[in-house]
Amino acid sequence: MSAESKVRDHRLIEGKAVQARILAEVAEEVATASPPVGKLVSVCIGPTPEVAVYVRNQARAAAKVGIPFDQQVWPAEITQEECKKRIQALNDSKDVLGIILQRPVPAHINVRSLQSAIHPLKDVEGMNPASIGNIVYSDIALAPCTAAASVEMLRSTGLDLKGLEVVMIGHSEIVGKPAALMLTAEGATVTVCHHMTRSVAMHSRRADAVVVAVGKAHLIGPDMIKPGAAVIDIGINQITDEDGTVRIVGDVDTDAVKEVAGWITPVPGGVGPVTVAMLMRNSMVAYRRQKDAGWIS
Ligand SMILES: Nc1nc(=O)c2c([nH]1)NC[C@@H]1CN(c3ccc(C(=O)N[C@@H](CCC(=O)O)C(=O)O)cc3)C=[N+]21
Repeated sequence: MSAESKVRDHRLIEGKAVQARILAEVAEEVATASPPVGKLVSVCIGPTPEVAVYVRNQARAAAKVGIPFDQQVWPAEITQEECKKRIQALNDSKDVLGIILQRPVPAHINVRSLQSAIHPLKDVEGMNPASIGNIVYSDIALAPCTAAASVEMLRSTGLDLKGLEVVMIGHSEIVGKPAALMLTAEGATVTVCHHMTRSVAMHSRRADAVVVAVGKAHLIGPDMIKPGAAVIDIGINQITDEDGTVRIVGDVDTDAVKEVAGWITPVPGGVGPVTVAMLMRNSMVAYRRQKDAGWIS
């Protein structure tokens, strides 16, 4: 490797560094928490290869900050009723700090109903309609982790979010919509583009920052980005190269866009690790709220 290629590229926003900073803050709070924090329960329903990486990284981060982590896999044939019963038991348990219901779930399970069953004080992902509704009131302390991570990445550029022209591409309930509302709460001027937008490029070319969460490899090319803009790539796509190697890439053609953008988040190593850190931060927000509500003392 040449000396030159080892030089850090300042256009890349490294998720690991942002993650480390957040985990250090959380670890300090966990260490001094009295009473000690309960366990974070991850629930997968059936085999979910899509979330294996995520859950593994959650377990690692929890171990780093000192939050006990309980990785549960419920059977694929479990009924909606049984899921509700189990969530209820977790809500009621004093030992449980928070609950994460990993998506996707099997087709016969009503995921929205289960998300509503998670008590808002234990909803560390912020996906209960009551929790996500708070974001409309600019109460963004406990927001869906990926949306929160994208805002944190944008903030780490040092750009002033007030008045920033942001184009959000993608309007999913777990990322695009909450991220757009959070950025609005921060004072950004937000345009939301989606699959029915006539010309995404017309919007994205004017933006100071482009946030992408669509799930299409190489959707965003250099012709869609204003020189110097920040590009936050939330996509996770598995692609197979011509030589047969399987790789994970985002929604942005990173190598090409890097030449135009002022800042860009790589995939992997960008928003992903920060998403995991946000889950830990959210867990401590839930802990404080549970304490304030007199649930733990
Ligand atoms: N209820 C729910 N909430 C979610 O937020 C959610 C979900 N379900 N289901 C699955 C997707 C996917 N997702 C990831 C988050 C971080 C990494 C992550 O840490 N990525 C590293 C991994 C690198 C690697 O080890 O390969 C990176 O990008 O660098 C991956 C995937 C959250 N999701």
